[in-house]
Amino acid sequence: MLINCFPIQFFANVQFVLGNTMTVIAAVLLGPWYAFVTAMMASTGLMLVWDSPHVYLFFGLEALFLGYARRRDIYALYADAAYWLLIGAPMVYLYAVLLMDIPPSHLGFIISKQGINGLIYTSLASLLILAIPKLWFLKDKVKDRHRRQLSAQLTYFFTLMVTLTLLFSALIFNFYSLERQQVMLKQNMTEAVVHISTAAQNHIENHKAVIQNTANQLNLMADTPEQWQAILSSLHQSYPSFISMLIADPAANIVNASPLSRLLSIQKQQQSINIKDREYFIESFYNHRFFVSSAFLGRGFGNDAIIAMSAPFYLDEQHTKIAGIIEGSLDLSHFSYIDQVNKYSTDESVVMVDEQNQIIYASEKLAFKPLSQFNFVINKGVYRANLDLINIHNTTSIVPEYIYTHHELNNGWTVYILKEFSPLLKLAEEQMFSSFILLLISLVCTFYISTKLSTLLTVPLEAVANQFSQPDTGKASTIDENSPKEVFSLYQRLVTSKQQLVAHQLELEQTVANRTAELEKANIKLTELVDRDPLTGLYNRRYAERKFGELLDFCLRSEQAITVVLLDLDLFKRVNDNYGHLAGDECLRNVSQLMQTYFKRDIDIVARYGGEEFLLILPLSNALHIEQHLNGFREALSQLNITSPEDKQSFKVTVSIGAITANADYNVQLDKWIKVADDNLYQAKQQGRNRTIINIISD
Ligand SMILES: Nc1nc2c(ncn2[C@@H]2O[C@H](COP(=O)(O)OP(=O)(O)OP(=O)(O)O)[C@@H](O)[C@H]2O)c(=O)[nH]1
Repeated sequence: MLINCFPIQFFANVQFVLGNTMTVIAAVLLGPWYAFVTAMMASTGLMLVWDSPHVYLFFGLEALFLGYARRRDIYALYADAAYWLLIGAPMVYLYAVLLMDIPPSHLGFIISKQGINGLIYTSLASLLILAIPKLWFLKDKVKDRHRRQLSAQLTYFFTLMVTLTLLFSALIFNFYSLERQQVMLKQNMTEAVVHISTAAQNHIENHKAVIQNTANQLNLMADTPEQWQAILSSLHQSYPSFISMLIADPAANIVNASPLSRLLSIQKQQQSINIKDREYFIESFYNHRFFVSSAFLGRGFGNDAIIAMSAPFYLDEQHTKIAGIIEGSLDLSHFSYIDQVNKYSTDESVVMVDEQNQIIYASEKLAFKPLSQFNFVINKGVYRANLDLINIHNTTSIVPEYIYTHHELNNGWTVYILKEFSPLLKLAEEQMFSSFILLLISLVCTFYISTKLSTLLTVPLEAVANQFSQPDTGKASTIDENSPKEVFSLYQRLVTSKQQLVAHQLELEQTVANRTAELEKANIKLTELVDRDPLTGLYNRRYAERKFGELLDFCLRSEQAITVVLLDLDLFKRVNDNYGHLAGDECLRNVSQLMQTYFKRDIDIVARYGGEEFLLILPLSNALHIEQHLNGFREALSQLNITSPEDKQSFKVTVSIGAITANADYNVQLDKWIKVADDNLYQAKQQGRNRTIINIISD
């Protein structure tokens, strides 16, 4: 707001308002309501200058319009141009016509001035936003909804540049050219007023001298009224600017006059004309001095606007005996000849007033009555110029009617030269209009050039993008060799990168495949390890329990029997005690190997149940042969020579076996089966070990 209190003024109220630039920045970066608040503050500064609260409406609306347009991703300059075209201009028009009483001829200027102002501060704000990246941190408040095309961005940037450059240069050029014209105008008018004043003054002085000289002549050489008449008549012929001349005797009776015919016709009717009450008679006759009256309407000899010049003349050389007075009535309308010499400009008028501000002469077109008062008001309205502006017809109007200059004569009279204001405004308007046209043409060119420019860049880029978005067909490059160097270099670098990437990818795929295979192997191994007993390599108890369910299901479907066997090495403690733990371990391994050769069907599960105890789950068991098979194993084991790894001593072990053979539907829980097998094992141990006890449960 503070900034806005000091608007930079161009000719005739063209104001460049920095506050409005801030408003546009707020609209673009922060949105409509921030912009509205900024506009309110900025308008307060403007209002002090314009003295009109309506600026709140204009600029508040403009701020909201720009803010909402920004939310729709419309560039500020385009939005502002649209605002002034659709809302601003009609609003200023109505405001000017309804509230400011501005004549229609001035509206073009006022409206285009506002539009130009709008475009300038919007362009300036947009460029500031582009140029000061620090402002972008505010940008989060209003996000771009869509990505903009490069051509649109380029066009906008160029448009901003062109608008700002052109408008600024046009305004500055117009400003200086108008300033210069004003200086010249002022100079011309000053010269003219001095010229006219000098001419008028000379005219009066000449005629004053004529009266004075004639009075002297009458003193010296004329004694009779006849002689007076002759002098008067010849004098009048030489100085026709006197509308009439007369000589009055000491009794104030007119004795001579020119034109004589008038005197004679008056005398016929009235006998004589007495002028003792006339100021010029009193001043010259009684006060013995040369006298020039104020302007007045004549009487007696006519009623023209005149000034009377009078001087006394005497009968004797000592000037003791007064013979009468001589008077000449200077016709004020004769000043028009002075005006006529000033006819170099048709829109110029002259007004000459006396010391009482009565119009002595006014150019015809002003239509002033002679001797009426010259009233005028100095215009301090909305138009600012380096010239003095006045209104004389419509004194309340804010629109100035005339540019004026004046000069005071020695006798207290003043000459005014008035020049119509509207041609000057018209000139400013024409200059502004031509700036507009120039702007329009430049914008069309800008659109064309920026589209071409962006095509130069976007087409090769698009081609590069296409090249890389399609699957590699192994075909040669389709990029135009004439594309810009940077784009072609980008393309080449991308091709190299892509090749490197593909090679790297293949290498990576191979590595991944190898690693996956290794991992799979390790995984299998791990799974095995999890399920295997590390000492014997047999499945462990957990695996057997887990697998039991699957085997049970399988046998249930085929209604087959399952045998669950528990085997416990006999007196194993002694093995450890006699041959050592390593021998015990070796024994366990040998028993396991033998078990695996005896129970080798894929479907059989041979597991170490714990310590020197083993578990067999044998599905699809033949109840008739199972006991025999178990005993076969038991006997084979009892024959097996086991060698202690330490001292190489050989020894043998036996095994006790408890088992159960039953149909799969016997029980779903392995514990139940094991319980029976364990009981049988217990029995086998009880009965002296190295034997098999089996329960065959049939339906
Ligand atoms: N070397 C070795 N010994 C084990 C292992 N697991 C268990 N043992 C031993 O096996 C022996 C089992 O002894 P007991 O439970 O008393 O049974 P036993 O000596 O076999 O007697 P019965 O079962 O009654 O015939 C204990 O001494 C355990 O230390 C093993 O992995 N390695």
